[in-house]
Amino acid sequence: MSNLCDLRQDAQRLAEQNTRIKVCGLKRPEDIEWVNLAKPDFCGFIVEFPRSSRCVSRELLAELTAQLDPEIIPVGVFVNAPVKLPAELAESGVIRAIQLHGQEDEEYIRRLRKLIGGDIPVIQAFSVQTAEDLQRAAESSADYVLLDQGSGGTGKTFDWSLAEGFTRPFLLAGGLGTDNLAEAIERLSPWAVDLSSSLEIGGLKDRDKIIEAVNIVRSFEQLK
Ligand SMILES: O=C(O)c1ccccc1NCC(=O)[C@H](O)[C@H](O)COP(=O)(O)O
Repeated sequence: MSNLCDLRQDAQRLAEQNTRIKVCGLKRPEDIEWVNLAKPDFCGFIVEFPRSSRCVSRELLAELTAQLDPEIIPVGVFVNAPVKLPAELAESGVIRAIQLHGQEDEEYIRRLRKLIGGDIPVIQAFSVQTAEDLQRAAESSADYVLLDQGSGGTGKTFDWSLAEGFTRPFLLAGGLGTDNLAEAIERLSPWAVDLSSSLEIGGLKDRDKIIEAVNIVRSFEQLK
């Protein structure tokens, strides 16, 4: 018969298994209002990368994250930015995790870690086209790796069979939406799922789509 200690361990194990959800590419005050309602685990902001339609300046980022529910972790997404940009934003508490979504290498991560210390998780994104991409992801010194289809925010899936059996905790991104979230979680058991494009209408985040996606992930947890 289970004692209290066993039950606590079971509860903790289940909590640890729950898939997290990140909603990425927020840029407007109403986006923040809606994620505060939906309560994903993480929110992503594309910082100082003007080639993205979801780009926010560091000033806007600070304004938006100041309004974010403190239970939601703000993640700064950077593409080959000077290392001091993510470091300063983390140091000032504007972001609480750093996602590297360009061609940042191990030397970049080493320099970043020297500036931020050990408390800020670093997520490194990989565009998955071949088994070699998975091998590079497996070897990354980042805290987490993010497996994506392309250069970020493409709205397209990659060949998931490549990630079957991938052993380290990873965020799954690329073309995830309300239609394929459950299948993705069942098939690949990602540490977290990451969505952006499918939660937009006409290039802008949609309240109901955000809420629906978070609810799917949460209700999926209850079914397990
Ligand atoms: O969204 C962008 O425009 C973007 C540009 C450059 C680097 C990263 C970018 N987005 C990152 C994300 O939104 C997510 O990590 C992920 O790529 C979302 O993919 P999808 O759901 O397919 O839009």
